[in-house]
Order: sequence, then structure tokens, then C-alpha cells
Amino acid sequence: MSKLFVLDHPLIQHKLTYIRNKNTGTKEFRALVDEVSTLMAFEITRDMPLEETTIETPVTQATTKVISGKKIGLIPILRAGLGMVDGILKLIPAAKVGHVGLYRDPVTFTPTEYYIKLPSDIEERELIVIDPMLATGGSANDAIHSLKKRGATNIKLMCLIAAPEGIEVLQKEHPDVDIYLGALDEKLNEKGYIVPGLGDAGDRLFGTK
Ligand SMILES: O=P(O)(O)OC[C@H]1O[C@H](OP(=O)(O)OP(=O)(O)O)[C@H](O)[C@@H]1O
Ligand SMILES: O=c1cc[nH]c(=O)[nH]1
Ligand SMILES: [Mg+2]
Repeated sequence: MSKLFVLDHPLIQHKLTYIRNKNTGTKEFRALVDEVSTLMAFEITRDMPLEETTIETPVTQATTKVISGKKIGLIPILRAGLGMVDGILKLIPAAKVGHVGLYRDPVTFTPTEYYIKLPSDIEERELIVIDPMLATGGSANDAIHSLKKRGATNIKLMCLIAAPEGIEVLQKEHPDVDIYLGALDEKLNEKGYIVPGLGDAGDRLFGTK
């Protein structure tokens, strides 16, 4: 069974409240998603391996630590996942970025893949799939199947908000993929929106409504 982490750092929770608020406009929404993504990246990288190195400080020689060459790949699910990329790259600037384009049918909630472009060496990378919303789980499930089909073996999923329905699908289909959330909400409504959620993440990020 995969592990589920709800990142309950006060700054993440505080900023999520403003992200959820329907009166928060596009400019502020985008900035807040960016900030929360940076904070979540800080938490998600806690288990990165370190190795020792020897350097000269102005005072003496010292043996200190550096991250031991782990290769990261960020995989935003288009469109809304794009809003989280820059915030994560602030902390992991050398990460490569692959894109999976999926849209969800508004009636059946079935996802359709319309684009995929990945770094050539995904099998060697730790991949972080990013999407603000995990609702029915259909989109993240398909994206992760697509990555595995192309050789990915080491995958984490990072979402701002999830519904229990989506978590259940992901844990059943991908027990090897740990999930990192800003919040685990109550349920889905009849339109497949997360309750209380934040509405349509893509529309709010890009001002398309
Ligand atoms: O868990 P699910 O039920 O699959 O729903 C979640 C998906 O829905 C949204 O994308 P949407 O289809 O609205 O596309 P967009 O990002 O282009 O707006 C969201 O960004 C997720 O990708
Ligand atoms: O609540 C939801 C569910 C799916 N996609 C969104 O953008 N929001
Ligand atoms: Mg959308």
C-alpha cells in the first residue's frame, strides 16, 4: 500500500485557505499555487539521499553533505499541473520536466490523453507527477499508467487537494506510488468536483471562465 502524506505545515494550510476562497482572483491564485508548490517541494524532498564531501571553509577543512546526484523529473498534468512547476523548480532547478496532457470529460469524468512528451531517461529518474486536483483519480491514474508503460519505476504524486475517491483509486492501481497532499477533502459532488475544494483549478489558474 502506498503512503499518504498530508502536508499540514501551517504556511501550506494558511495559503490553501486563500486558494480555496472564491473571491481570490487569477493573479493572486497563481501566485499562491506557486508558493504552496515550493513549500510542498520542501516537504517532499525530505527523503533525498545525502553524501559526504570535503571542502575548505575560510576557517578549516570540513566534511559536509550534498545531495547525492538524484535525478528528478517533474511531470505536470496539463493544464492545471503547469501552475505548480515553477514553484517546485525554485528548489530543484536541475529537474527535467515532462508533460502529460489530459482532459476530463465533463459528463463521464473519463480522461483523454492528448499530449505526452517526456525526458528520454525517465527510467533513471524519480518522477513527481503534479496536479492541483485529485478528484475521481482518473487523470492521475492514466498519467501514471502512461509513465510506467514508458519505463518509469519510481513515481510520487503531489496534489494540492484530493478527494477520498481519488485516493482509493490511486492506492488500488498504484500501490507503489506515495501520495503527497496539501489537504484531503470530504467528497466529490455530482459534477465530479471536490467538496469543499477550490473549483476548477485550470480555469482559476488561467482565467478561462
Ligand atoms: O481526478 P480526476 O477526476 O481525473 O480530475 C482531476 C483532473 O481534472 C482537472 O483537469 P481538467 O480535466 O479540468 O483539465 P484542465 O487542467 O485542462 O482544466 C485537474 O487538473 C485534474 O487533472
Ligand atoms: O474539483 C475539481 C475536480 C476536478 N478538477 C478540478 O479542477 N477541480
Ligand atoms: Mg479544468
